[in-house]
This record gives sequence, structure tokens and C-alpha cells, in this order.
Amino acid sequence: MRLSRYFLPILKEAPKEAEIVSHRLMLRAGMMKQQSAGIYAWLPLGFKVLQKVEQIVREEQDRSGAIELMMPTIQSADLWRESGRYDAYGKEMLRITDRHEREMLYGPTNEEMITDIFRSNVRSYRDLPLNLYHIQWKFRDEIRPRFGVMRGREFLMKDAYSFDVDRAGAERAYRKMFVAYLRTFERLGLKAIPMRADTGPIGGDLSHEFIILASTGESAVFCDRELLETPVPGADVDFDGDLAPIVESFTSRYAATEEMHDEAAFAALPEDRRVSARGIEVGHIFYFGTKYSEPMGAKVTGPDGQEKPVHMGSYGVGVSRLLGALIEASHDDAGIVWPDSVAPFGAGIVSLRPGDGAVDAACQSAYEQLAAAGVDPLYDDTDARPGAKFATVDLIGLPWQLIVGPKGLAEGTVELKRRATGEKQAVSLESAIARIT
Ligand SMILES: Nc1ncnc2c1ncn2[C@@H]1O[C@H](COS(=O)(=O)NC(=O)[C@@H](N)CS)[C@@H](O)[C@H]1O
Repeated sequence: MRLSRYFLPILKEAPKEAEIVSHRLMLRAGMMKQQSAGIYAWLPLGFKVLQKVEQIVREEQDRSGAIELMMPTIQSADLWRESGRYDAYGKEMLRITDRHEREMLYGPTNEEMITDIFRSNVRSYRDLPLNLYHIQWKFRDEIRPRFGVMRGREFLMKDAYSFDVDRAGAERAYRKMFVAYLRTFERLGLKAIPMRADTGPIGGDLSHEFIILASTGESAVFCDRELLETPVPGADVDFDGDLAPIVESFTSRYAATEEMHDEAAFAALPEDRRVSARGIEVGHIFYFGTKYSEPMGAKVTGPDGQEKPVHMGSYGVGVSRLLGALIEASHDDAGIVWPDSVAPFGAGIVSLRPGDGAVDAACQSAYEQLAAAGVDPLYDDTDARPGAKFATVDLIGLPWQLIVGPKGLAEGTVELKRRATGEKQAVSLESAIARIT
């Protein structure tokens, strides 16, 4: 993409209401624009990253055997009356009446709706196990939306729902999601720690939050440092095998959110293994048995011919929150430092003198070669001053910068900079291309 033809409304200063670095940088980097409290327009650069994060989440859900669908954002209140959550959910629920005075709502989550889809189509245990998921916008009328996408009112969530004939089956589904989450966050370049968690309005008696450590995190968390070094399963992990040992390797060590913290157990750890920090919850998984299937009549005929309500779990990832979490975990004074896996463009080509024949030719050649190699470069062909160009490409956090100027070219070199380390090298254009691709 040529910057002269893109839409990248960089801000010199972050609006004063942005209190944490990720909120400031997402606004300054022209990634999003607030339209009302907790509700954002995703501008081109932010939307590109959102789609890349979403795609990694999708790939790891699919690898685990979950099946993607798409449920609507607007739901009927009747469904929520069946589960008893319509009144219990409280003011966070955005309630709407349509032109026929029907009571509707903007879905904060989809347990009732997925249970309705299941009960309308599945009757036999032979159709189980089943895990259905979607990646869909949610609305929660948070009393105090803050920190940008970290606590929005309209936000993107991946929510998966599992159906099994009994608790043992549901626990297998839970372990599959547990492993899928470990892989997802690792691919995003994040160290997410699974912590026993409270179940809250979703319900059930088994739940883990996946927390990444960040000084601006909203939750206080405590864990055994060894968890930070526990290996995450590779892409060849057998989701049909026994995942209990993998889950055990994470759950056998101490890790708890503030609500579940056991000071004595924590103190029993050797001093150098005690980590207490702030954390950002990027995912949350729940087993809640027949909480929804019982009242809503979602049941299957078992091998013994008896009809029984299915055992369910739900598994959420905060897809839009992850952009904030990624920036909190990976930034410096100059701006964002995207992991290669989600960077909006693979490289920035910076022309120090547009209009100079040699510089234009070298930039065009680099642009074509990188594009052909699938790097998806952003070429700053504008007539902004070099200093402003360096500031912009640092701010938006592209992993590689290829800087082309007349002096370097006269010596047969361009400057290649690795954003994460700041490392710079004067190399030939060809070797710069080879290094990036
Ligand atoms: N207000 C919000 N803004 C941004 N992300 C949010 C918000 N509320 C929750 N999330 C993200 O969504 C994830 C799942 O939300 S949840 O309430 O924990 N779980 C559920 O809704 C279950 N139905 C999982 S399918 C959270 O871990 C968090 O990362």
C-alpha cells in the first residue's frame, strides 16, 4: 500500500481521556476513533490488525475441532426468559423494543441462543461431542467503559460452546479449549497464564481465566514463576488424545486471580517463585453442566435410551481487547512494537527523497519484490520530512523498516531497521529484501 493513497489519520497528541499507553497509542496511530463511550470505529490500520488477531483465534479453534458459525447480535428476550437470565443480567444488558413492541436485546453473550440452535437440531448422543463457535460483536453496557478497547461497550469476542453427553465428556471439551487457548496466545506473542477463576453471571463450577501480565492490567494476579516457562503444545498436538497431562502441567502450579487467591498456598512457594502482578484477562473458559440445557430442554437420548440434558461449557476470547493487551505487552517510547504474526503491514518502506529518480526506482523495486513475497509493505511515498516519517513508522509498529536515501544508494546501500530491537544495518537492497522475506 502507498501511504499517499491510504487513510492513516495519525494524531500528534493522544486525547487527554486516554489514560493507559495502549489506548493512547491506538488513537495516535490512527487505528480507531471513539464514536461514543466504549464504542469505536475501527479505522483501516486497526481493522487490519483486528482481522489478523481474529484469524489466529479462528485457526486454533478449528485445529481443536470446533466448528465456526455466526449468530446474530440482536436476540429475543424470550430466550433469556427461558434461562432466567433476562432479569438477572441487570443494567449491562442493552434492551431494545422493535416496531412491533417485541422485547429484544443486543447480545452480551450467546449461551441461550446456541442452546436453542442445539435443541432444534440434535437429539442423539451419537451427534456428540460438538463444539460450535463464532466471532461476533457483543454489547455490554459497562457502567464505566475505560482504557479504550480494554473495557469497551461494543466489543469483538470469540465465543465457543461445547455439548457433551456427560461431565466427563464436557471436561474433555474443556481441556481441548484450554490447549487451544495456550496455542492461540502464544502465536500472538503473548504469555497468557491460566488461572482458576470465579464464574460470575455465566455460571458453573469450573472456570479458568487466561491472564497476560501487564502493569496496567485491571486484575491483581498471583502465580508460580515456573508457569512462565511451562512449554505450550506444538501445532501437532493430538486433540483426540489425552490432554490431561498438558492441562495438569499448568493447573498443578499455583495461579489465581485476586478473587480466588489463597495467601497461605502462595506463601508456601519459595520466595523466588512467587509472582504477584497486574494482569489483563484475554480469555475465560467455563464448564457449567446443565445450567442452560436443563431449563431450555436441550437433551439427547443416551446409549441406554434415556433422554438427558447435555453438559455444556462456554469459552470466550476478547478479540478486540487483545489489540490493547498486545500493545500493553509490546511497546516502547516511540510507539507500538507489533509481533510479526499480527503486524498490519510486514514492512515499512521509507523514501527519504521522493522525486529523486534513483530513490523512487529503488523504493518501487523494493515495494514490488516485498509485495510479491507476500510481505504486504506500506510505502511512505509522501513528501513529509524524514523525521516525521521515522516517527510515523516507529509509532505504527511495523516489524521492519527499509529506509532509502540518495546518499546510501550512492554507496549501493539502503538502511534496514528491526523495530523490536532498534538494530540498524546498511545493506544492499537485495540483502535487505532477503532478510525481510
Ligand atoms: N467490556 C469488554 N470489553 C472488551 N472485552 C471484553 C469485555 N468484557 C469481556 N471481554 C472479553 O471477553 C472475554 C469473554 O468474556 S466473558 O464474559 O468472560 N465470557 C463470556 O462471555 C462467555 N460467554 C464465554 S463464551 C473476556 O475474557 C474478555 O477478554
